Amino acid sequence: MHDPRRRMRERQAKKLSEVSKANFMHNSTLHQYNQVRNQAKLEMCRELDKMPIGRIQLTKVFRRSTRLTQDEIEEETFRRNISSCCLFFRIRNWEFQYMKEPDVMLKYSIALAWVIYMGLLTIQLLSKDARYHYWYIDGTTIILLTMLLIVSWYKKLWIMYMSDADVSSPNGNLSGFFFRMSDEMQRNVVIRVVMYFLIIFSYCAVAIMQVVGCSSDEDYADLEPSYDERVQCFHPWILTNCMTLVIGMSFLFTRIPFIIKSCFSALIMIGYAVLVVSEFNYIYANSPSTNVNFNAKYSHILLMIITFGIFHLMERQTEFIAKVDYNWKRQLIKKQEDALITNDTIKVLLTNILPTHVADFYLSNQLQNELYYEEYDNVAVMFASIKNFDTDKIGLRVLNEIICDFDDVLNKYSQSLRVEKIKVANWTYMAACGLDVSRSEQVNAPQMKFRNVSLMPNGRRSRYDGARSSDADGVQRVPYGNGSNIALDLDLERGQYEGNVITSGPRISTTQNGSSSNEVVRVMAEFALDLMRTMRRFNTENMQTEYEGSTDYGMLRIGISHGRAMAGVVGISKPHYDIWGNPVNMASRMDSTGVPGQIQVTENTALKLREFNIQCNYRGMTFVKGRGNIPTYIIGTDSEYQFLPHRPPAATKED
Ligand SMILES: Nc1ncnc2c1ncn2[C@@H]1O[C@H](COP(=O)(O)OP(=O)(O)OP(=O)(O)O)[C@@H](O)[C@H]1O
Repeated sequence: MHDPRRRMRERQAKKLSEVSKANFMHNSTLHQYNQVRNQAKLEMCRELDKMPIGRIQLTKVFRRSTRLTQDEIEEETFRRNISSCCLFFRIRNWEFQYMKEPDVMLKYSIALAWVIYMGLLTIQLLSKDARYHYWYIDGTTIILLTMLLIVSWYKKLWIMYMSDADVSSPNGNLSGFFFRMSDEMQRNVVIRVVMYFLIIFSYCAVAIMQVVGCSSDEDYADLEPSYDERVQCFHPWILTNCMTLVIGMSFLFTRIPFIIKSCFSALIMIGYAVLVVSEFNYIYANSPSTNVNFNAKYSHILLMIITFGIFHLMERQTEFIAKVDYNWKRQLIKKQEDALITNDTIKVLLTNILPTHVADFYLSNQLQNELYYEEYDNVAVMFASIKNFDTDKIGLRVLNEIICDFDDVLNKYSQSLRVEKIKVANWTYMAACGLDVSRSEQVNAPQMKFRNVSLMPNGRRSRYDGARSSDADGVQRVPYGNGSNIALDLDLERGQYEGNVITSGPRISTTQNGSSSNEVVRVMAEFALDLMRTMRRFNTENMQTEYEGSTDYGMLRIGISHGRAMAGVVGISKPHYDIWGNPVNMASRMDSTGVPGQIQVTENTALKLREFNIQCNYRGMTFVKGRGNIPTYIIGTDSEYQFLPHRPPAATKED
């Protein structure tokens, strides 16, 4: 219970968790996220304030400040973008783009137009002088409006009741035609404007039909009939009410240019006023009015003017809000594009620093206040040192060229079993194979997202209980040791090597099946041979064959080992993905004690390579610091740096 080792682990885990709180990614992404969120909130408030029907700010009324606030400056800037009379965007292209925006409210406008038309008709039919002889005009208008109503609603109704997940538009000819028409109606401003004129003209026609055939003042000049006799033909207030409805209707359609609506309704109003004062002056002047001192004909005109004024003002507001909205949308799209570019740049940068799966993990924002690390049952690690090259003598340019060539080779190993470059330290190139989280998913547990990635709050990991654990979230993890303490993990690993021989065989992988798990060793060896060929080519091309009498000049000395390892990103700044564990130490030792132009491997690794029919020749007992004398092997290659086949067991090792 009071195990000092355990207490030490807990202390170290706590320390590590505190460090992980300051994790570089976590801090910066959260900070960025909060900034974006606050900015969005601020902009929302600003836009609301700018709106003509925005929240009322009493403080603004009483404030006597001569200096403009930031909001006011922005509002001014926006107003400067829009003409004050016609509410057009000053930038013509913006106006065209705005007009091209689909009118999603069109079907509602047409439905309302249909209802209002029915209202108009009812008013006419209920009047005592109903005129049925123009029924064909009414009938045509009803048919036209009903057709428009059906077409405009067709798309919405089809999507709501007929479509299924796979089909996005109807297959039938007629149905497809209606669907396309419905869509086109919403999108095409020309169709919308034509339709608008058609509807308003039919309205005007239906309203004006009431006076067609009625005698004007001129006709009655000699007869001088009474008001009641004249009213037999049409009732002035019914016509005025119909005309106010027509004016209301002409402002109803949202995505028709504001100026068209205003001018058209003004024309209707003027035309009607002319009719009132010139054609049927007597009837209008003598029509009933609530104000006896006010000429009744002006009451008719006034009602028209008031109706026009109210609708015009309302429409200005609506248009202004729609334009603010559109302007905001444009800005948002631009910001989104900028954000996408920034994101892509970050992604490119990050994938250059970290392995793709780790970069994806960071970018997916799954990491919150956690230390990122992975544990693998079987990773092959390679250290490749360029012999006798020295930056002082050769220069950094040569090193850069060689490393670029190596990186090119790396691209060939980016398929199913990736080889991951870990780092370049001095003249040593370090790489690993098997650091592939998705691969483990495929092999064992497709339902697990990052099965080998251990993430627990504050960087702590589950303790090893000798069996797979399944968390409450359903994500199984393969715990091993106390992950918060890397040093302790390494201690556990060291137990695998006791003196010269392997005392405990390689742990049976709990995550990958045997042969596919060992593939990492073969791929790593193939990669190592590829590097050797590349290095030889480089030396030949650059005639770097000898330097100060050394024969191994520019040769690669490679060490490979494999086994359980941990990988992760630690530290607050300058993130670096690194791996730790026994195979890393051993691969480094195999390199440092190796032979130029050869690949030295541990016994364990040699056994695995032989399973793939790759020759591994016993080199002898090699002294490895911290391990003592251990048996090491050299991979058998021909002069072209190709693998030699495995020889019969008797010939491979002399006991
Ligand atoms: N992540 C790593 N990146 C680079 N080299 C590593 C890494 N992990 C271990 N090594 C190298 O592996 C070798 C063996 O490591 P180990 O911890 O066994 O030895 P050490 O006693 O600290 O070594 P040394 O005395 O050489 O510093 C060391 O030379 C070390 O630099």
